Amino acid sequence: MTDLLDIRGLTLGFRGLNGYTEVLHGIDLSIARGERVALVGESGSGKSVTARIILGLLQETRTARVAGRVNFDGRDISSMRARPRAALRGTDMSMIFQDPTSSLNPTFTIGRQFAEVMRRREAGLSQKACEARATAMLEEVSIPDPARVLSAYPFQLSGGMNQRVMIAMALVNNPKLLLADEPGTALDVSVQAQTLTLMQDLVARHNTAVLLISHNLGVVREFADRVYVIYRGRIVETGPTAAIFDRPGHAYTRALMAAVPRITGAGLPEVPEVSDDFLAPMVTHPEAT
Ligand SMILES: Nc1ncnc2c1ncn2[C@@H]1O[C@H](COP(=O)(O)OP(=O)(O)OP(=O)(O)O)[C@@H](O)[C@H]1O
Repeated sequence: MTDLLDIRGLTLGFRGLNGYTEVLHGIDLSIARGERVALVGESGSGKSVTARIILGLLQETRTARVAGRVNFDGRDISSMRARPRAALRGTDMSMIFQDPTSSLNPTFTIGRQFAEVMRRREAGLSQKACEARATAMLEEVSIPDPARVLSAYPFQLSGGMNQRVMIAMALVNNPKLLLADEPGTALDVSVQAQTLTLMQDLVARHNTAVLLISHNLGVVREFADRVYVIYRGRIVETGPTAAIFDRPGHAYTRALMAAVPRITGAGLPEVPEVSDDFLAPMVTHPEAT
């Protein structure tokens, strides 16, 4: 079966006052159906822009140059027109952000926001059907009183609760692919851990493929089947999670691992000292059989 997502030669550059700056230099990345893949690298390496291109939020403009091919669910979405491309967002692919407040609308109740998301998939869905499905989904993310939450505004809920709501909303249309950009890191460490456990349960139950974007190697090891390590807009190493962690082959991966603070040390920078070795050719580990 073909991969759910298949990216070939993805290049991104920005034209600015100081000329053209390329930030992605030909990325290849694929995700099978139901597979959990992590894209890991330090700040500024190109993780978020890759996710934005997959979602169709970053496209060719006067200042941005995007080249390469993005295939999703058997279709070349890089050449798709804006409207059908936008229709994929929130339906077949959805996103969980670092901070729930950036994706929930403060002026609408949670119930109304659920209905809007569900009607992207099925325009004529009745109020009653929306409520029933939203309630079931909130129960799945262990929200004890779904009726109260549906009638609440985001500011009336705790950060952790909003995070659960955001996950429920991202999965309510049963997307084939979930993009998760450092989920929960804007909140405290315990919420972050809960978020990952919750996400792990849900995607396993619904067979949702995930691209997890993170600079936290502990999280990646816990969550992903396969890993891509990105450094300055290039994939430097890829392979099954166990192989990457047991036998890191690229100097940058090794440095990234060495930079992880021992024991807990959360919050410390995980940025390795720069070395010329980081420009060494990509290392590919064979797939586990
Ligand atoms: N609109 C833009 N114009 C110019 N440069 C941009 C733009 N958006 C992103 N970049 C550059 O692209 C590079 C990759 O950025 P990106 O946000 O993808 O990094 P990241 O790996 O997600 O980092 P972080 O972990 O901090 O989110 C950075 O050097 C950034 O400055």
